[in-house]
Amino acid sequence: MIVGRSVVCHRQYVSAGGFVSIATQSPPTEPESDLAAPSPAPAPGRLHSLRRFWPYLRPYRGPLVVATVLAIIATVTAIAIPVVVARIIDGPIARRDIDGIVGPIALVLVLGMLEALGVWGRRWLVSEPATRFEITMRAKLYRKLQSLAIARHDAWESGQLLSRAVDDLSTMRRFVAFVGPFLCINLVVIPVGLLILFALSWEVGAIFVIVIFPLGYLCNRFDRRYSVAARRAQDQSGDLATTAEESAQGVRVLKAFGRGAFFGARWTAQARELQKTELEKVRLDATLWSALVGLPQIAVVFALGYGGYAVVHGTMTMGTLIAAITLANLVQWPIIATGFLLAELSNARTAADRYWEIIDVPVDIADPARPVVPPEHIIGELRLDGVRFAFPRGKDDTAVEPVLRDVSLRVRPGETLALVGATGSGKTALLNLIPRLYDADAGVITIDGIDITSLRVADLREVVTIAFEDPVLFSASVRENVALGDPTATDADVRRALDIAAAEFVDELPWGLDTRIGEQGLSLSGGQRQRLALARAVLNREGTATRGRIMVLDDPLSALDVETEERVQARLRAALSGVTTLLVAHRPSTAALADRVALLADGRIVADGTHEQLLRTNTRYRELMGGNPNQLYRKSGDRAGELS
Ligand SMILES: Nc1ncnc2c1ncn2[C@@H]1O[C@H](COP(=O)(O)OP(=O)(O)OP(=O)(O)O)[C@@H](O)[C@H]1O
Repeated sequence: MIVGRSVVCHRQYVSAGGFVSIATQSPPTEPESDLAAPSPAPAPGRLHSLRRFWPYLRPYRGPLVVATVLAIIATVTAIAIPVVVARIIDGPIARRDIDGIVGPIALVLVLGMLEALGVWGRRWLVSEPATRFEITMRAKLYRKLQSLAIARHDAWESGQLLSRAVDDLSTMRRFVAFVGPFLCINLVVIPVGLLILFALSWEVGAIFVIVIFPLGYLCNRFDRRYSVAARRAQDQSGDLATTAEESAQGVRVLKAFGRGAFFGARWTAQARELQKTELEKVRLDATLWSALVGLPQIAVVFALGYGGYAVVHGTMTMGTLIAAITLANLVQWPIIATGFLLAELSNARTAADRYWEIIDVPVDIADPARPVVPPEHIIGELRLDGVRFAFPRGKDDTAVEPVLRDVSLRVRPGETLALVGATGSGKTALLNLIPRLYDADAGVITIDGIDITSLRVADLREVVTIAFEDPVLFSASVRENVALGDPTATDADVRRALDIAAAEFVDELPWGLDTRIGEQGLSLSGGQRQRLALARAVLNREGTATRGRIMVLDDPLSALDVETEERVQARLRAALSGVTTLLVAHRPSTAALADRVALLADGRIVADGTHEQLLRTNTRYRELMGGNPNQLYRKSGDRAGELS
C-alpha cells in the first residue's frame, strides 16, 4: 500500500501508523550523520530536498565547478561569435580590406575551438562525479533499508522501493550531470546574451526583454503544476513495478487459478493511469514549450522589423542588425531549453523527495546509547516478562488489537521449548521479538538477565539465530546460501550444518555445494529449501560461547515428512546440546520432541508443561493437536502408543 500511491495516501499512513511524519522530517547535514541520527527541523523552500544532496556532492565540487565554468565559456563563446562576425561585416568587408579579414576569422576559429573544448571538458569532468554520487546515494539507501525495522518494510510495496532505488536515483544522476549545471549556465548565459544584445542595440534588447517577460510567470505556473504530476507519475510507476514483481513471483498461482487475465487487467489499468499522468505532463510541457519557442520568435520578428527600419534610415549598420538577430536566435536556445530543464528539475525534486522519505524514516530498532557488552559465555536463559505487542496501524487508522497482551515465559538454558497456538495467535510475532525484528510495546525480554534492548543489535543477533517457516534463498550457490551468516565458514562447516539439517540431497545436485539455487538457479522443493535455511541457521553454532546460543525456529520443518523431521530434530539436539531453542510447532510430532510446550492463546501463555501433560490436562491443546491423545501418539510415528 503505502509509500507512494500518492503523497496524500502516504501521509495518511504516516499519521495512522504513528510513524514520524516523513514530510516533516529533515536532513542530515553531513553524509556521516547517518541513518539513526535524529533530524533537525526542516528548512523551507521548494529546492530543499535537492539542497540536501549538497554534502554528498561537496567532495566533487572541484570538477563540477570547473565543468560548469567550461560550459559557460562554451556557451558565451558561441554567443560571442556573431559579435565578431558583425565586426567583420561592418569592418574589413565593408572596407573591402582582404588582409584585415584574416585576424577576425582566426578569432572566430579560436572561439569555435574554445566552444568545442568546453563542451568536451564539461562532459568528461562531470560523468565520474555524477555516477559516483549515484552509487553513494544507492549505498546509503540500501544501508537505510537494512537498518529499518521489519514493521517499516511490511508497510512498503517492494515496487515503490525498487523505483526509488533505481529510477529516482537515475533521475538524480541526470540532474547532477546535466540539468543542474545547465540551469546554472542558463542563469548566466541568458542575462549575458541579453546584455550583449543591449550593448549592440538597446532597442532590440528592449524588444526582446518585453516580449519574453511573460515567460517568467509561465515557468513558475508550469513548475507548480508539473511537479504535482511528476510526483504522481513516479508513485504510479512504483505501483506498476509492484504489480510486475508480484505477477512474476506469483506466476504459478496465477496460472493455477487462471487469474492471469485478472492481473493483466490490473496491470493495464495501472498502466493507463500512468499514461494519463504522463499525458498530463506532456500537455503541460507542450504548453510551456510552445510559449518558450513562440515568444522569442515573435521578439525576433519585431527586432527584424525594427532593425530593417533602422538600417534603411541609417540609424543601425547592417553588421549590427545581423549580429543582433543572430545573437537573439542564439539566446533563444537557452530560453527554449529552460522548458526541458524545468521539467527535469521537477522530476529531480520529486525524486529527491521520495528518496528522503525513506532516509528520514526514524530507525526505531537502534543500538542503545550505552550498550551492554555481552558476557564471554552466554548460558542461554531466555525470559519474557509481561510482553505486549501490537503491529503498527494500517493506513485506514483503525485501532490495532495487540497480538500479544501479557506474555510471560521462561526457557531454561539448553532447553527446547515448543510454542503452540492456533493459527494467527501470534507465535511468529513472539519469535520475531527475540532478535528484535520488532520491538515489544511493553514488558521485558532478557537473555541471562540482560535486557535485549540494552545490547547492540548486532551483538543480540549474534546470540540469537532465527530460521523462518518460509525459507528465503538467494540467487547464489548452496555454499553461499548456507554460509550467509558467516562468510568465513569452511566447506567442512557448511557440510556439518547440512548434515545436521539432513540436507544430504545437496550431494545429488549437479554441482554439489556449487550448484546455483534461488530465483535464478535451480528450483528446490519446499522441504529442501527449508533444510538449507535450517543449515544456514545452525552453521558454526557448535562450540561457540556466544554465537547462536539461542535458536528461534519458526516451524522451519513444516514441509518435512514426520520421519525426516524426527531425524533432523535428533541431529539438532545432539549437535546443539546446550543451545536454548524456542520452536513454533504445529504438528504433534514436533511438539512431542520438545522438552516442554507452551500454549499461546488470547495473547498470553495459558498453559505449559510437557506435550504429554498438556494432552492430558488441556482441552484447548488437545483440540489444537488434532483430537484424542491416542490418535495423536499414533500420528507421532515411533512414539505411537507410548502413553496409551
Ligand atoms: N505485518 C503485520 N501487520 C499487521 N498484522 C499482522 C502482520 N503480520 C501478522 N499480523 C497479524 O497478527 C496476528 C498474529 O500473526 P502471527 O503471524 O504471529 O500468527 P501465528 O500464530 O504465527 O500464525 P500461523 O500459525 O498461522 O503462522 C495475525 O492476526 C495476523 O493477521
